[in-house]
Amino acid sequence: MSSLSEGHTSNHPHSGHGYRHFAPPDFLSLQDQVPDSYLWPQLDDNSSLNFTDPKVSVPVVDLSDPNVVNLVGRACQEWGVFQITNHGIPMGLIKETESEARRLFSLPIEQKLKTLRPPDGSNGYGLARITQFFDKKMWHEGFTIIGSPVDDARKLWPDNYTSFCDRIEEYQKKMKELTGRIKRLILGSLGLTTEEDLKLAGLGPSGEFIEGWKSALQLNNYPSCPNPNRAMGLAPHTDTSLFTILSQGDISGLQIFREGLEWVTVPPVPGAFVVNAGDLLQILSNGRIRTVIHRVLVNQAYNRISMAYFYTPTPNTQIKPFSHLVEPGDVPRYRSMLWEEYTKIKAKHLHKALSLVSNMEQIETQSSKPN
Ligand SMILES: O=C(O)CCC(=O)C(=O)O
Ligand SMILES: [Fe+2]
Repeated sequence: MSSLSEGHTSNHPHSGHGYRHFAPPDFLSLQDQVPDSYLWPQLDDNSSLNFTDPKVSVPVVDLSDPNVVNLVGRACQEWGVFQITNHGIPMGLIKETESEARRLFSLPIEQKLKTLRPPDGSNGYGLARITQFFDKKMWHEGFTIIGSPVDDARKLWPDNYTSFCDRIEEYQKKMKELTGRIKRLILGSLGLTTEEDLKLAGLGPSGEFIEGWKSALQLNNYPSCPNPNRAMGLAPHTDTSLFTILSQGDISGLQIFREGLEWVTVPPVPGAFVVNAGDLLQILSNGRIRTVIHRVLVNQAYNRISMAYFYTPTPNTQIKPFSHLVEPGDVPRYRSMLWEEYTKIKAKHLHKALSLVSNMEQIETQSSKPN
């Protein structure tokens, strides 16, 4: 074990299982000195990019606006990311779910490690999945919930797991409803109406959900950091999902990469969610909507919590661009494949995944990744 930087490796139930290096460290023990393995090249000073000019800031869409379909359509095609207000999810539920997440991450490391996500597993406590692609480590710990939170919650709080589970389950239910609503708005903005296209996006002929699509709720914790100019909360990546609905609370940190502007901060708007397009939306929309490169910065004063809800098909779903968006006689920009195939390519090639499934000669996604 090399010094402080190697995460927490002793006295925990998985220390004999050979995947202890997948465990986040005890950040409390790193507060005095940030280990070199967490020091990235100096991050640029982005203060000038905290725009308030609506022409150069991430759009905020009021879901009660009568013109909402057009607003969502424009936001998707111009930015691939927008914030939503008047979405109907009670502020109380968002705050309570966030405080359950905070309670989880405040547990002693030994307790959190009882739910450590195995390398081939999907649920539980652990590092960001993109960790392996970067030389430096991230100032972040996560907790992934797919389906019921009960098994892991029991390990964390054997006598008192219901308040966590109740809140998470209610939040998942509301996120699922909101997902349906946003999906119908995006498809509407693309002019999709045929049964085949709706089905590709997981909707039945009258816009109802087709069972089988999956969701994952990812709780993220970014402890306050003594060296925020050199530490990275979450390295640049795109989400693999159709889209992601993110609650970022009151503390800024999320930035998106925009050609010509570089890194743009997504300013927290109280009670709003950030919706960002993922790789699948780029594929299905035949490149009309582009997946969004984003990263998270940390700060010295606050511990930041975010909650990301990802929405994806099941592994054996066939995916390909909507026929409506491929001009007659044109080759679709992306080839047809099983969702499972795409997720495997992404897990292996990260930033290059979209260009690897492209039918076009040109590189479809950033070949040189920004930092
Ligand atoms: O914490 C955030 O603001 C973003 C989190 C994120 O990008 C993710 O979980 O994929
Ligand atoms: Fe993300």
